[in-house]
Amino acid sequence: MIEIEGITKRYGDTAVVDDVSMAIEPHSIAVIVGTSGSGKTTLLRMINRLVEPTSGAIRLDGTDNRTVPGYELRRSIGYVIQGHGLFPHRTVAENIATVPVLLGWDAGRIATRVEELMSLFQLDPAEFAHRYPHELSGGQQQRVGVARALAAGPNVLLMDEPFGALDPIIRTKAQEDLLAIQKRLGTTIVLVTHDMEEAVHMGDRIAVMDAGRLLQYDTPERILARPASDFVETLVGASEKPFRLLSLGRVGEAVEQGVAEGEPIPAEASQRDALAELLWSGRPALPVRGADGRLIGKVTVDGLVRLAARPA
Ligand SMILES: Nc1ncnc2c1ncn2[C@@H]1O[C@H](COP(=O)(O)OP(=O)(O)OP(=O)(O)O)[C@@H](O)[C@H]1O
Repeated sequence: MIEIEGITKRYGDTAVVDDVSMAIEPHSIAVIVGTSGSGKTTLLRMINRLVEPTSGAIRLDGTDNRTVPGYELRRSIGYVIQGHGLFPHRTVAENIATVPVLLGWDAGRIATRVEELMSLFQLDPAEFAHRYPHELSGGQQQRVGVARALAAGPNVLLMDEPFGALDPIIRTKAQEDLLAIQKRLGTTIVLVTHDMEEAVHMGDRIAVMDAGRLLQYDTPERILARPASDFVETLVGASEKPFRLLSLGRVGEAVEQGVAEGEPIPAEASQRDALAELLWSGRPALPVRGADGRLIGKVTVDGLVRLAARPA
């Protein structure tokens, strides 16, 4: 559990983070969004004390983060930045081993952990362990950056625009991989992004910031359906709202009884993908296929349009 209580950071007369309070549940993902300069990075960096707050407190599982020396705190919290920040003169294996080495793990334990993480991130140790960062693609470098941050098994992972440098296809894959790994390891993640699509997709909760203040902190569904202000509404993209709502739901939750013609869509596909397919193919309904491969009903344009409508 991360409890942020009345945290403020001033530079001169300006409060760049202004009295922000929020709690992040264990094993969940909180995403911080907001316009450029709204204080997202500063807020994130006060959690691992790369930035010292002017006032307020942050507790990690009940412990005030000021009671632990900064360097120790940063070894216990994973941190990933845009462009990964890998050490260019260290191999992939050495990069991943950074924190375990600092913690004084023995060589055997480090080697086992590095191999385990490389496999988890789909980097064959035989092929990649001895390469240098410049011998990797951007997507591979990004995976090494996340693997390095997770090396000592931190409970908390801070991520600042972690996918910002990736092309859209690799970015989607990196998001899916991170979600799967987060589920498996149970890591609590705080992620800063400019991308509302990413926030809705990744976040259990979304924090919307403007000019240092936290305007709304809520589930993606509630941020979309009940924005707390005109600013939040603009930021979440008023014209995109219905599509973003649909992207949160699975086809399986929109199945109606009956049959339809054509190629079935899987129940685990997003409702947004189903609507896109319906509109593109010009059909009013598609058959839906369950996880076991059997047809379980149909999904219709009318049904999806009702789900995308503003809640009463
Ligand atoms: N060390 C510093 N000294 C003075 N002002 C600073 C310092 N660090 C950040 N700021 C200012 O604090 C404000 C918030 O910066 P921050 O990097 O937290 O914003 P952000 O929301 O992460 O922005 P972006 O999305 O552009 O990365 C900005 O106006 C920035 O210029």
